Amino acid sequence: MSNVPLIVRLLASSVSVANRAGKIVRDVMTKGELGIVEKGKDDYQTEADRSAQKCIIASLAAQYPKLNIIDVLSLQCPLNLRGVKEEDIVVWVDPLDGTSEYTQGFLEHVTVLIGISVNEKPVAGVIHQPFFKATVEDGKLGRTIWGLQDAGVGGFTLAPPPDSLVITTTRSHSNPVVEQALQSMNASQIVRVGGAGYKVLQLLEGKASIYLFASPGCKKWDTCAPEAVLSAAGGRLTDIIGTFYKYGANEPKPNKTGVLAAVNDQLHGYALDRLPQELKDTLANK
Ligand SMILES: Nc1ncnc2c1ncn2[C@@H]1O[C@H](COP(=O)(O)O)[C@@H](O)[C@H]1OP(=O)(O)O
Ligand SMILES: [Mg+2]
Repeated sequence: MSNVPLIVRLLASSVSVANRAGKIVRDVMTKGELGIVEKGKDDYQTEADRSAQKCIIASLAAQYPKLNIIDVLSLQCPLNLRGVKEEDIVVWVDPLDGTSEYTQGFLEHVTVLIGISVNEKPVAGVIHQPFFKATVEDGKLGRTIWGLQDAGVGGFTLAPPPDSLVITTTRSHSNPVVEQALQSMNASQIVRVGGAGYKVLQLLEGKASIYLFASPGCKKWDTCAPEAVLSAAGGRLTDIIGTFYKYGANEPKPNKTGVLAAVNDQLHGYALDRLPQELKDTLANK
């Protein structure tokens, strides 16, 4: 065990604890007492957020459980990450991404996000969907997707992007600038779903090729795990100016300059070129 690099052990623990947090998220929904608290405008927190959060934090701070570790341990850890020490790692946790959708019953949009960053870059991540249904017959709920830099992704089947330009964006946090940015893309379809995790899943599963949100509102914990998984699959997540967010412990939490993600660098470049400069300036100067 001890010769397995820390990053891989931590990713394995995250897979396991994300599964447990997902069960908590489902159980709160079954009980029906969501305990909704409004933190700010359009910004809610439920009992599920709080309990899942406690579970993840307590567990990551404790011993690593053995069962799920075995699943991911065969991964080849990239050379540059083999010697990483605990104090070099920042873990960004979103116990429940897509809280608006959770309260409104769009349960498949809900994810549990654990992102692992080293030297300010997301290098590994877990996206767990507590309410994912594989098939109608199969009663099992939930699935866990993971990614590790230079090693790949797992827990789902990666699919090529759609033939025409499909953009995914917010369902519950739009505004005129967000819409103006979408208009500039000349997309054939716009898919409005909740959560940064679920939107990146749209990209990974071939349902959309670009994720665009030209607004502040997302935080580092919304994008760290999705960025890690997307980049392990060959994609790219930046702000709308094309700059990577930094995930060091002292970085500001808000992603002030929005989100632009794509399944590959070419599509990311396309979107970056099409976005009007004045719009980029608007966000950058806020
Ligand atoms: N205006 C906002 N206020 C609070 N959270 C926001 C806002 N915009 C985005 N977010 C967070 O970013 C995620 C992605 O945004 P969206 O679903 O609108 O595309 C949301 O799930 C939400 O995280 P959370 O649900 O964890 O509070
Ligand atoms: Mg979130």
